[in-house]
Amino acid sequence: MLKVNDLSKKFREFQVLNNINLNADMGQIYGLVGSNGCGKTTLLKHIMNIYKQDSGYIFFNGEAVKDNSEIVEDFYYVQDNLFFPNQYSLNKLLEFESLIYKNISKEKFDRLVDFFNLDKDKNLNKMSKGQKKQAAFVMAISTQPKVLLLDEIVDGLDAVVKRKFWSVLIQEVIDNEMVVIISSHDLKELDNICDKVGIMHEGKILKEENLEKMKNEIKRVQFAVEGELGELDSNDFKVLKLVKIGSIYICTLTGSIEKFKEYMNSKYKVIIFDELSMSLEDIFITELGGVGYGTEDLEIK
Ligand SMILES: Nc1ncnc2c1ncn2[C@@H]1O[C@H](COP(=O)(O)OP(=O)(O)OP(=O)(O)O)[C@@H](O)[C@H]1O
Repeated sequence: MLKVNDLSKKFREFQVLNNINLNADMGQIYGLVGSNGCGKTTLLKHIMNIYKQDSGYIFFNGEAVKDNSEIVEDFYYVQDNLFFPNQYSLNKLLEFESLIYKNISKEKFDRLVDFFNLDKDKNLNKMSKGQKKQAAFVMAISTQPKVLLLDEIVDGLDAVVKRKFWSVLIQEVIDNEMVVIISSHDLKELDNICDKVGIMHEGKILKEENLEKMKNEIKRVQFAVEGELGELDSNDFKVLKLVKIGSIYICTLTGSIEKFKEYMNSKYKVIIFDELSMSLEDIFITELGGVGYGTEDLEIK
């Protein structure tokens, strides 16, 4: 298990990470999502021991990374801004990484190079952005890490390649029980692939939860009633957001939908009442709206 405990970091006077707690299990794909500049990349770099925290701990299977930096030899980090040494091809990179990663699989490397249709002799710096991402991903998977950190990995990839990425990743997680943390703004992609999600804002994790559980906690209904709608107030539910589009209200709430429906029926003549499904994107906007981020522009008055 990968555990981040009360991790804090300042860059000069700027508090970039503020008491971060993160828990990702083996065999789990964890989506790290958040507003621009909230500290996702900085957090990943702390997990890799590239940055030193001011306070707090990172544990892998109970052992503190700070006390034994060899632990990160089993971690692999694919950066958002990929940089390869001059004149390096995938083959040359494999040679280099073989010196560092003792579990590297040449057989897996060859299989994935074929699967992604990559030229392993081509200069990596002359590859397209999407090809570089694929090359970096192939390398990462071939090293068979215990912790795999992917920063904006599907950014710039076409839909077919994205599907290929996910199928390889899921198979690897099943076969090798590793921890995967994916930082991304592509919430639609993460919605399909993640078991657990951490939502970050301004250096803090606002919420961390199993994605299915998160979806069960925040609900959305659309309804229409005869006459004017008054205050929606009850101990059985809490309205997080209420938006009116024409005569239809869209209500985001926590608590019991059944009780909400009962409440509405007791107070109003309800014409329409439907439960809507919540996507990760809906949850993200609701959570960040709760801390006042960008709500002004998103409200439909
Ligand atoms: N080495 C550094 N020195 C000073 N400030 C930094 C440094 N690295 C990052 N920052 C600042 O820390 C904050 C978090 O940056 P980070 O790259 O971790 O955010 P992010 O969540 O990955 O952002 P995005 O989603 O936009 O890529 C930003 O305000 C950034 O300017």
